[in-house]
Amino acid sequence: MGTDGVSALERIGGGLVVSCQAPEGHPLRDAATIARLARCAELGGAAALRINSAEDIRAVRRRTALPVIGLHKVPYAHRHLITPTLALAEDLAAAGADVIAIDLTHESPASGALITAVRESLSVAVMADVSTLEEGLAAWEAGAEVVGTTLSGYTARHLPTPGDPDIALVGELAARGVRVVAEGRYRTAEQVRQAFEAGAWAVVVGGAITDPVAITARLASAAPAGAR
Ligand SMILES: CC(=O)N[C@H](C=O)[C@@H](O)[C@H](O)[C@H](O)COP(=O)(O)O
Repeated sequence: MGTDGVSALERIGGGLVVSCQAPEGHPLRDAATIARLARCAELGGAAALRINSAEDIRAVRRRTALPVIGLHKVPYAHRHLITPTLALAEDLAAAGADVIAIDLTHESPASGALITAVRESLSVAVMADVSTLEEGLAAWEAGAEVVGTTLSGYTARHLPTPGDPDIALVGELAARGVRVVAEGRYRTAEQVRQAFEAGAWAVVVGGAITDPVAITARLASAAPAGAR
């Protein structure tokens, strides 16, 4: 297990969390490479890391001292479900996750019972990944320590995924007293600032920092010849 879940939360609040992930087939898909990305994030001032899979968490733990929000992605239709079972959460906790992210959208089999089981049997904090205000409020009432806007724009009901982050949802959750993590499609310092102004407790940035393929494609699309 990681360091104590509550003190990990204290270290995350008000900070930038860097999501270091690379899917199968990506040139950076390798646990040692993910750990290097995590170390870069630590040197750059990240407050915490968001890491997919027990294997990557172990590699990251060997290289950094930052709190880890762990998750395990399971393929589902057009996207992934995030840590939908207690068994997956147990593996993440054993690998050293301080906080475990769980998919609490209407598409997930997980419910408030999984939040309770993870908090009580694994002694780690829960980050509920949601896509709407209703889902966020339900997860907060069920005991999640933090609620992330992670899945806004990714459920079947809300496709196609917009280009910009859902800062409005951050504001709506914060206005209801929810400890909200802004996550999903943050690309600029201005957007990070706006999320904190809207009431975010922390902001997660992934691909804009850790995916050179996506970064290249975005900049190449501004060249006259476009991406080759
Ligand atoms: C939808 C989904 O499965 N999101 C995943 C959640 O862990 C990751 O693939 C994202 O990279 C992460 O949320 C950070 O978002 P962005 O890379 O846009 O900054």
